[in-house]
Amino acid sequence: MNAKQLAAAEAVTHIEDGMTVGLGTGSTSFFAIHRIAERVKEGLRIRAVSSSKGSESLARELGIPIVPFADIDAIDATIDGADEVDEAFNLIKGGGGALLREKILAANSRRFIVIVDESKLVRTLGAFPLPVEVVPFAHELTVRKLEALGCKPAIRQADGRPFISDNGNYIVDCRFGAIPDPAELSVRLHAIPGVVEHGLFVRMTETVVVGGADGSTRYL
Ligand SMILES: O=C(CO)[C@H](O)[C@H](O)COP(=O)(O)O
Repeated sequence: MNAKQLAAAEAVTHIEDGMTVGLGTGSTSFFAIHRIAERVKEGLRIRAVSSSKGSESLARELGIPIVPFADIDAIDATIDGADEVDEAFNLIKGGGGALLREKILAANSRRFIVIVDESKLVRTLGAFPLPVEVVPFAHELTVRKLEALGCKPAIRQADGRPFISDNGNYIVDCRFGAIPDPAELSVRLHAIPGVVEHGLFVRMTETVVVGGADGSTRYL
């Protein structure tokens, strides 16, 4: 197993019968979804909600029961990857463009289990460009406001056109450099009309599972 698979497999040991489980998005979550599906085949009884159309269709293909959000009160545990994790467990997420749905799931989960390989661990967030989801309407003005916060913004592209999120929005990748105070930047980003959500997950998790290249698994 590679490092991402190891972290995913360890996180899935926390899933128990009767739970409502949140499914993350990305290559590490891919392994978690596969492992959950194996356990469902072995008899685990859960229901799941998904943070992206991609993860939802993968889960359905693999036989994980997906339920509408109207059918759940809360999520027992969400397992998801991250692009960066700092020493205070703050995260940058959104490399896969699913940050809004991922944050909704995380905020409504009793437990938010983050799964990463060693490469995602940083002292201070910000080497990874911060994804910010913005509405397409007047996005040029929104991007200028982002730039005024001190970053170099770039509208994410896919096949020569703006990447469109599952919510019909654009993703602006913002190069801030070091982000010493994620909570403060979070407030400033939310104050910009046109910004739907951003990829800073500030103090949203207490559980980070790290897979190592040497075959080890550890909790931060
Ligand atoms: O936030 C995400 C998707 O929006 C992912 O969790 C993040 O980009 C990490 O991805 P990967 O597991 O492929 O390294």
